[in-house]
Amino acid sequence: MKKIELEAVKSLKGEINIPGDKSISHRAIMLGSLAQGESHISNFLTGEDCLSTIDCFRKMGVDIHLSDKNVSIKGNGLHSLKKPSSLLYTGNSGTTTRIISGILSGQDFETQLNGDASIMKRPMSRIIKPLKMMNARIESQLNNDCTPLTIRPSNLKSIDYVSKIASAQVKSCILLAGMYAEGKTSVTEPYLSRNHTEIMVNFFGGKIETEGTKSIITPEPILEARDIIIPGDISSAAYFIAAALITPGSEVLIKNVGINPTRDGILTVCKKMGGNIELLNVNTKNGEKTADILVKYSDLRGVTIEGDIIPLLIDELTIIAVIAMFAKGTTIIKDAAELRVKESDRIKTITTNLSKMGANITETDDGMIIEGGSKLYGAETESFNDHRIAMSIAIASLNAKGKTIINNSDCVDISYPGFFEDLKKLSL
Ligand SMILES: O=C(O)C1=C[C@@H](OP(=O)(O)O)[C@@H](O)[C@H](O)C1
Ligand SMILES: C=C(OP(=O)(O)O)C(=O)O
Repeated sequence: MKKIELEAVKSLKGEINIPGDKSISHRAIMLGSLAQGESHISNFLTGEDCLSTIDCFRKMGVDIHLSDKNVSIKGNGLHSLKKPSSLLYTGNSGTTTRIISGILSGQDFETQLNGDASIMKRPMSRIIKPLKMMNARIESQLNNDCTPLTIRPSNLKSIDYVSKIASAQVKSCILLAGMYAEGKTSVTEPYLSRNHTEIMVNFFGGKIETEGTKSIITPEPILEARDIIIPGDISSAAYFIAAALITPGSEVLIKNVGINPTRDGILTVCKKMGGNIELLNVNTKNGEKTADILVKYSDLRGVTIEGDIIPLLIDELTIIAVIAMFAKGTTIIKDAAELRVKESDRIKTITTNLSKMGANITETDDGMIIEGGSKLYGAETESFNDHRIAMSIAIASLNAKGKTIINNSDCVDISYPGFFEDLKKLSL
């Protein structure tokens, strides 16, 4: 377990290409494995979570070749997966664990699934319940609604599921199980969550229709191999957007970032706070919108963040808390109780760390209240093995007096290998 020591910087300047989108990288491996023929993926995210997804599909007999950030996958169709000879290990990845469970529910072999200590605490009832409604034989081995899971063969039936939470992992799990069910399966969410599964299934030749917050999949799609270019991950770009906004004299161009409207809540909030953000070279690649993002240091003001925007920035809320410390006035984050069941209890872990650095931040049941304008000091902080916490603290340290230590900082490799090196390259 490594630790890193960081000091304040004068400003951030320059251009950066950030790694590929985590959500899209996972889905490209999953759908490429179930398609007919050889798919090619470029700018694949080689973070540990996406490598866990590759590992699971290799164990089910799929020929996947990874070289630098390029992946080729030889898929053999929807019914081509083979029984793995050992347990499928999903590491730290909630996305892998939940979405793959839907696919596994439709297979004619039994699988066992588990992840690391953090995964073993994350709630799986949200997928177990709807999958059982589809007739899946999925069990939590310790009867605690967590992993390890056992999934046995069964004949799936379609359902129209109304989900209490807006979660793309839950939605994708059910829709992909729906590929193996008789009849159309639908999922309706309270608010729209990220729609990468819908976009990519359609791109591979399958059919998911969307009506408001309802997505409907047609079963037994014939998926055909495709070439996929993965855009940069807006959740990773968020750290550099924040760094440039809060550090005087900064100007950073972040190239080729995915700006899918179900992921761009961070841009909406930063603009509402008064952030100077411009989108350049807006484009679309394999159904996903992209742009270069130009960010300049800005005078910011506090805002309230709540309701239907929360799923559009769920992974960015810890870095938004950091931005809020540099805004005039109060920022209130509500309706974000989901943060408590991520890699760590992110409401607690970000509040604990930023408080140590001198922030005026208060934990609430479903969010945080942050008073901007406190003077920040370097402190010894903990990542709690949560990549987003480590990266958020790193950005806070750029404007704190003295040295900040982040213990267990190597967890950034989950979603952003090379994060600290990239940060150094932009720092003056
Ligand atoms: O589907 C996905 O790729 C993801 C969905 C979100 O989780 P939930 O579905 O639990 O909200 C997000 O937090 C996670 O990082 C990735
Ligand atoms: C919550 C996250 O990922 P996952 O749920 O896939 O572990 C994340 O990357 O912030």
